[in-house]
Amino acid sequence: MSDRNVRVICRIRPMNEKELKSGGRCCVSVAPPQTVSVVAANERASADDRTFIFDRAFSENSTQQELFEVAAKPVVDSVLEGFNGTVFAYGQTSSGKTHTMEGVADDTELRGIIPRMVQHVFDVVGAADKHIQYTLKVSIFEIYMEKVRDLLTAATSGIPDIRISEEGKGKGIVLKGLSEHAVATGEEVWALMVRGRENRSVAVTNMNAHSSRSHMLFCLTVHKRDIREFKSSVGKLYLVDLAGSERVQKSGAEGTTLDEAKKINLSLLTLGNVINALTDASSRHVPYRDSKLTRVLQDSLGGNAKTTLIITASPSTYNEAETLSTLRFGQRARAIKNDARVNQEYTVEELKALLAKAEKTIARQAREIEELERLVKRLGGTKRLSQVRDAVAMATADSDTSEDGATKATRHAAVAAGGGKGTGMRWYQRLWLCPPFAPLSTKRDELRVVPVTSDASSYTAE
Ligand SMILES: Nc1ncnc2c1ncn2[C@@H]1O[C@H](COP(=O)(O)OP(=O)(O)OP(=O)(O)O)[C@@H](O)[C@H]1O
Repeated sequence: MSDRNVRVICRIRPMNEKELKSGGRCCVSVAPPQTVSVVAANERASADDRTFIFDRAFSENSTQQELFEVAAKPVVDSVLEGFNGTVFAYGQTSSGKTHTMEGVADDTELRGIIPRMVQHVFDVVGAADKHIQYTLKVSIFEIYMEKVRDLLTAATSGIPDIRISEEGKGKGIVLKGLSEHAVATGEEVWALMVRGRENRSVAVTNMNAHSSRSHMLFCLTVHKRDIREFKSSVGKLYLVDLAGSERVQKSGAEGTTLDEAKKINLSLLTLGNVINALTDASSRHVPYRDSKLTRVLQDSLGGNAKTTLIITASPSTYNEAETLSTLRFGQRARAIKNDARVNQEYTVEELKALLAKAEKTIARQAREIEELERLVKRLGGTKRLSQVRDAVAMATADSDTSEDGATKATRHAAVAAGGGKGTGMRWYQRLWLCPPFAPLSTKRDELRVVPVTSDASSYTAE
């Protein structure tokens, strides 16, 4: 699977009490590392459309740490290097999305992806070289009843709906008015998580005593500055716990909960339509704008981001239809292609410093070129020396400043004069040792080549 594709990871949870009580039996089998099959209820059903291949498949015995290592850590590492990244969990209500994303905060074994990610980020930041500086900011918001609500502002009621806009072509989606909170420790992030969760919309349904009625999005922005190289990048990580898809009748939803369920199902339906459009070559329009959820996730689906989708499902016959629908959704999403790139950015100071550095390099190279041209003039005329002139031109044209100009000119000259790739020569020194330089005898004209090493980087100007 290409690095450009959305990675899809499937996690099947253990049977719960309700499923056991209802007489449901296990109908899902996981064949690690990649295959999940749903055993057909009757023999006439084809096994083909019930077998699914994902980037990884985890059974009910999987641990939170395994999930983090495979599903989230590679994405988090990319964000620390300046990429955008998204990890999101999708599945029917009570299938284990919140368990996977958040888990049990104060239990080291049961902690989910978000607390592990926080720990990992601060481990990396703490171990970084002195010339690398990180600034981390956190935002937490939910999409509830097609409204984007900041979960970290003091009062969540009465605050204006956050506006979603696009900052020009290719610049990504921006949430206008969303609060950002600078964080320096894992504890600070955790305190924000607790605050965000307290403000999230949840309700009791037949299927789950703490069912999430909104899509919750945790956003970590990482500014990385390399003060030695004058390089900066900004990576954005979205961790998304989607509200569960559910059949209204089965969940017993009514009143507000019914309205919520309709809106949840609408946005998940749009998510499915977006995925279908992105994976259907004949489709010309991707309906990102049909829901707030798909609009916010626009960069993560078919855009500039590295994305992992975790699909969670029940193993019970009681939820067989929902499980099949989730697995099909995941299968389809696996074909989405993204185009992730590092988001480089420069401050005015960094641009000024880069300019000063470039001007210095240009001045030094101009001096070196003058010197080499003087040398060529003094040697002038022979066939070999015209090759030396070409070499000077090559060195001048080469804009790579990573190698010292004189070394590079010398190396090109050495190659032109017959040293060839993989041969070092102390030609500079030998020329100066042969005064006067012109006229050189035929023998002397053939600059002598002294093999040093096959490593081109060890050519020296002496
Ligand atoms: N892999 C798992 N191992 C053990 N327990 C799990 C697992 N997945 C889910 N559970 C348990 O199942 C219950 C429901 O899970 P969870 O709340 O994560 O579902 P959900 O998909 O987030 O539901 P909703 O969409 O309604 O919010 C929880 O009590 C959770 O601890």
